[in-house]
Amino acid sequence: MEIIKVKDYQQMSEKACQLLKDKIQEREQPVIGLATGSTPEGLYQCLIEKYKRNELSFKDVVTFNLDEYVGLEKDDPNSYAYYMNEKLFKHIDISKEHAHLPGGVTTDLEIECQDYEKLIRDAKHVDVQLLGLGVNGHIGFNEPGTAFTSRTHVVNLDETTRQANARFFNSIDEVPTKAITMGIDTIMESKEILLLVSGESKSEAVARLLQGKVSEDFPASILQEHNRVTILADEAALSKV
Ligand SMILES: O=P(O)(O)OC[C@H]1O[C@](O)(CO)[C@@H](O)[C@@H]1O
Repeated sequence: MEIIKVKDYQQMSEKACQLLKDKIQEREQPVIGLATGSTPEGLYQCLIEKYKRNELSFKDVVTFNLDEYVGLEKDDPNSYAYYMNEKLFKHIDISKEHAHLPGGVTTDLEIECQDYEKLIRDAKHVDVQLLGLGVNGHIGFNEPGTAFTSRTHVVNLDETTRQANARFFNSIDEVPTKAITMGIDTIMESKEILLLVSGESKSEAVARLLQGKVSEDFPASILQEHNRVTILADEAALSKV
């Protein structure tokens, strides 16, 4: 694993933006895995600015998001589809057909999971997968205890995850109890992984990711076994390493 230490959130976002821009421009049809949450917001803002300055085009980029809440329509302001549209897609030249998220509202979630896997396979897998880190070690919505062999599946969200994400909703009761997420094995198939971490609240999780044993009790620990992972973290996040 390569660890890049930066000063703060701003620097993390700018560095991630530069790295991702280079990866996009190296390839003819880049396949990029995207994440939601607070962590990548600064990165998305920077990518938009690069697009507006004509330094970067997303015309040939294909994206796959990690996850989506079950039960939220695409136009629900708390859905990840809405988040992606507001924070990135509507500001850049990506084609709608190229920007994929699992569908959280569908008659058959199992089929949705299988279809999502097929889409990723047909795209010849993700070139660079962006990841955030949950305080409990989740990646995507793969909570502690998720099998390392898991593919895209439906999960029951941990109470800690629902509480951490309640800040985006009017009340905790509105936070969905289920989500659909790429599995750990699906994530591990990405050719490269870029994990972003910022802030003191993630410091325990980063220390465990880097120094703990590889265990399904802490999903992110599996990244120790991927041969191309970059961890881009700020000083606060690395304060316990
Ligand atoms: O970036 P945040 O908001 O700290 O979230 C960390 C992780 O938790 C999630 O938001 C899921 O709860 C992921 O999408 C994200 O990578």
